[in-house]
Amino acid sequence: MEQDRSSQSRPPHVLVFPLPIQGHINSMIKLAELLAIAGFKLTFLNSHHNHERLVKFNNIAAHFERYSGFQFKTITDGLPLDHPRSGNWFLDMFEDTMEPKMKESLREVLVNSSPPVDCIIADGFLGFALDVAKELGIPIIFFRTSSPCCFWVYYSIPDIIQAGELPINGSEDMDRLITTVPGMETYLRCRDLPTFCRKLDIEDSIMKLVVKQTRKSLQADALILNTAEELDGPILSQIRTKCSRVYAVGPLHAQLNTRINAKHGESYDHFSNTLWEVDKSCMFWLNKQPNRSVIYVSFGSITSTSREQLVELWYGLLNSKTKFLLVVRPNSVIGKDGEGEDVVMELMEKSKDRGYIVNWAPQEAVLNHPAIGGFFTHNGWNSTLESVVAGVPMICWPQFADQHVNCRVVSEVWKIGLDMKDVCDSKIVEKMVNDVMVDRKEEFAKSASEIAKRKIRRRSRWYNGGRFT
Ligand SMILES: O=c1ccn([C@@H]2O[C@H](COP(=O)(O)OP(=O)(O)O[C@H]3O[C@H](CO)[C@@H](O)[C@H](O)[C@H]3O)[C@@H](O)[C@H]2O)c(=O)[nH]1
Ligand SMILES: C[C@H]1CC[C@@H]2C(C(=O)O)=CO[C@@H](O)[C@@H]21
Repeated sequence: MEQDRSSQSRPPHVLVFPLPIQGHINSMIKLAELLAIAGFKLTFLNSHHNHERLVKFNNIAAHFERYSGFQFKTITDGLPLDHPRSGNWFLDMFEDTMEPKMKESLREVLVNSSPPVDCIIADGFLGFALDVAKELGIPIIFFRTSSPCCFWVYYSIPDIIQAGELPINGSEDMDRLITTVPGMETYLRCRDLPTFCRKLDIEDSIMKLVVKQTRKSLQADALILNTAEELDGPILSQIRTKCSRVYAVGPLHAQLNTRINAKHGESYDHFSNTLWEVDKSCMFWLNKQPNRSVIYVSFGSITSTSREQLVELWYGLLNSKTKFLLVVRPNSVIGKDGEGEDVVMELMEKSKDRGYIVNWAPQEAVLNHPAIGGFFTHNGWNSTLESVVAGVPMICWPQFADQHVNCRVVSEVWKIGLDMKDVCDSKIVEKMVNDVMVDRKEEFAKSASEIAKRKIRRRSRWYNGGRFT
């Protein structure tokens, strides 16, 4: 059933639909705001659960009322509202019960939309949006929020298997090069593949899901990625051998900041779009620290650590003698009966004069604070880009999904960080912190600032006064 989208005098209406988790909402809401600034009418389709949290922790009404055509709509994520939604819960979304509910709700929103939606920008992980768009005759663009390098690895997995380079034999050398991902032959090792590739079972359900969604991403009218040609040009060229309509539109947070600063000046209070309560007190603590003297430690919105891992990290940080700002999300330390929370209280007490611990930080502001000299990160793509743009070198401790590949690119291709993959040992943490913050400080600061300078295009080439170009 096609709606009337014939020649119109109204601004085009775009519906932006993210996978309902923080790392995906972050960049998609920024994309939505950029489109609103450019004059599009915007509907941001959030899950009921995340929208409640977005409203609770951010003044979204005040922020978005400046765009007359911006509206939020909410739909189910397929789970009951009181579901805890912790850890990898979002993978349940692709089980038989949740996906049909989301698909039906999306169809309902689109059918009832007035004015009609002219274009859908859906999360590339929500492949079912393509089926709905085709059924209703609406153009669709997929947006993959993770890195282009990982997108390319996911895409290549069937070829890696075909060439016999997967599965990885349990006892083999993890430093063996993978030679069947074009453009990455010289640096991609077994240990840099997404963790599900370590399983002996090449029929693994997560691997199959990721490959399926990735291949489907290229069937949309276009694919957009959160990067810049200057950062990921060689990999973008590889992806374009499979689909010519691939656009690099990022780093979106930098694009948005540039436009907002041009419009409102530097003093504008940026919208954080966070699903946790931000503890801004760490900014006052940072104000008291010397330039480039603090390492910021945070592992994004999904990763959990065991009590033992957190203690190893903490000893490494403490022994390095570098001051640290550590984020420990509520309920992110795995331990029996509140053990996790107890250990955080204990570490906080013991490291009062050396470190500062918060539940959730204003990360972009932190990374741009002059006191920050390094970022100990899990290499989620948003964190990686935020660090690149801020010119902050990284210590990379990836956990899953795109993070292992991102870590390899940061350390081996861009050379702006150290790779701590597969290890969590206080001595190694101490050595790496000392390398980045003291012994090789100037070398890393120089390479990070060079890449920061070349990555942001001042003017975006992909939209122009509300019209796609
Ligand atoms: O205290 C904190 C910690 C994080 N953040 C923000 O939260 C986002 C976290 O995103 P990301 O670094 O991408 O990590 P995840 O939350 O783990 O993101 C998921 O989604 C990403 C985008 O698809 C993937 O790259 C990751 O692997 C996946 O885990 C970033 O924008 C941070 O600025 C804060 O504002 N405060
Ligand atoms: C649904 C999760 C598995 C893969 C997705 C992803 C990616 O690399 O595309 C990154 O982390 C998660 O956000 C997504």
